[in-house]
Amino acid sequence: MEKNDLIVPKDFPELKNDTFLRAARGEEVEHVPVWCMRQAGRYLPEFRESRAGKDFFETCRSPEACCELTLQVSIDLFPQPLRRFPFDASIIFSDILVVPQALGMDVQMSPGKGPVFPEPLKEPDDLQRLRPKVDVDAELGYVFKAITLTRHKLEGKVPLIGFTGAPWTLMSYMIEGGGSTTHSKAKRWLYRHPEASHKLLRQLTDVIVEYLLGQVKAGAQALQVFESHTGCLGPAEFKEFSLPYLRDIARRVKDKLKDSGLDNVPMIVFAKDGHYGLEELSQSHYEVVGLDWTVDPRSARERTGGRVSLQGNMDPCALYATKERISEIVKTMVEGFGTRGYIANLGHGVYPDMDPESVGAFVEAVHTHSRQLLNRN
Ligand SMILES: Cc1c2[nH]c(c1CCC(=O)O)Cc1[nH]c(c(CCC(=O)O)c1C)Cc1[nH]c(c(CCC(=O)O)c1C)Cc1[nH]c(c(CCC(=O)O)c1C)C2
Repeated sequence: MEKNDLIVPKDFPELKNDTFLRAARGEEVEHVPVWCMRQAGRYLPEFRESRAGKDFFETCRSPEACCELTLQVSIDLFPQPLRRFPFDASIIFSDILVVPQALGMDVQMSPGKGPVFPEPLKEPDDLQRLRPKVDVDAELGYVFKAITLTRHKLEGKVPLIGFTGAPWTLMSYMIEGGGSTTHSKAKRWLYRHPEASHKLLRQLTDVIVEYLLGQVKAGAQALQVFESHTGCLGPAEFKEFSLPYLRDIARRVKDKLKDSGLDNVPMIVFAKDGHYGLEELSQSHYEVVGLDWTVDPRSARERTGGRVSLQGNMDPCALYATKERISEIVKTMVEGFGTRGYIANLGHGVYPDMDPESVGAFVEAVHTHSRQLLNRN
């Protein structure tokens, strides 16, 4: 790709449904917008079919494949039943682990197992294996291309969200070598090698800032930062090893957008199981704080004091309930958060064994109950 492709104006189609963006900014809406993490995922038969037999990261590196996987759930470009749900936002198909790859690490997706790093970082000396300077356009230009293509193909029907993993979450994968329940190898670094840990976190932050900027230049209309591994940190470690980098990312992305004459885009921080850090997260330059299901909606509102919009947070397992029960749970959730400054979502991703019909029931219940509440006011 020509370098200039990344910065030319793109003449994107006009956005028709901006409910998600308005809710992110705390503005008035006609209904509460809804999208789901992992909404383009393995719970959909058409997704499994498109992905069948293909290498995961090869798919990520194909802008056309990413675009198709994103659109499958997002708009009625395909004949029924491929158009699934009236989501109010779309998230680009990719993965958080493309960033460690850009730093020079080998990452494979092992079917049924998840991501595997054949040579994880073991000791601080291993940091020398990472590229000291990453040319983000060269290493991750395929994601930018996918975003530009998808934004065009969405035809302005809903906004497109770009995303990244946060530094601590990526660091933990790079040291653990894959998924982990204790994250003890990565936490060992925090306690035994704090300086090397900060060095790595800073290095990741620098790449992430450029990566997010590139996504906005390519057409992303909002950004979500996934700090999926907050739950294994305590408040003190969170304040030292996660929060400063999350703040730095939002501040630098916003400053650089301004310097480049580009419009600000809403940024969402999702620190899973980070309920202990809610007050701080709501003062971290993000417009939206994403919540997992362990937080009570009313208490989240109180603790964030109207400073941010909130996103979340139905337990994904509630999708195993009947449609009627899903509707009741959604009603209670929407009443708890209120309709202003609220984006409905699950507290984590849709699981592969979930029934697409239940996801449809969730989306419908959000729209129906929020419209009723708004009409009553
Ligand atoms: C659909 C999918 C993805 N990644 C993986 C899959 C399943 C594998 C497949 O389809 O072959 C493997 C895949 N990628 C990852 C995992 C988790 C591994 C583990 O820790 O056990 C798996 C199975 C790592 C990953 N990847 C991601 C996160 C953050 C969110 C979260 O907390 O789950 C994390 C932690 C982000 C991610 N990953 C993905 C998206 C696409 C957009 C959407 O949400 O629809 C996004 C946003 C796409």
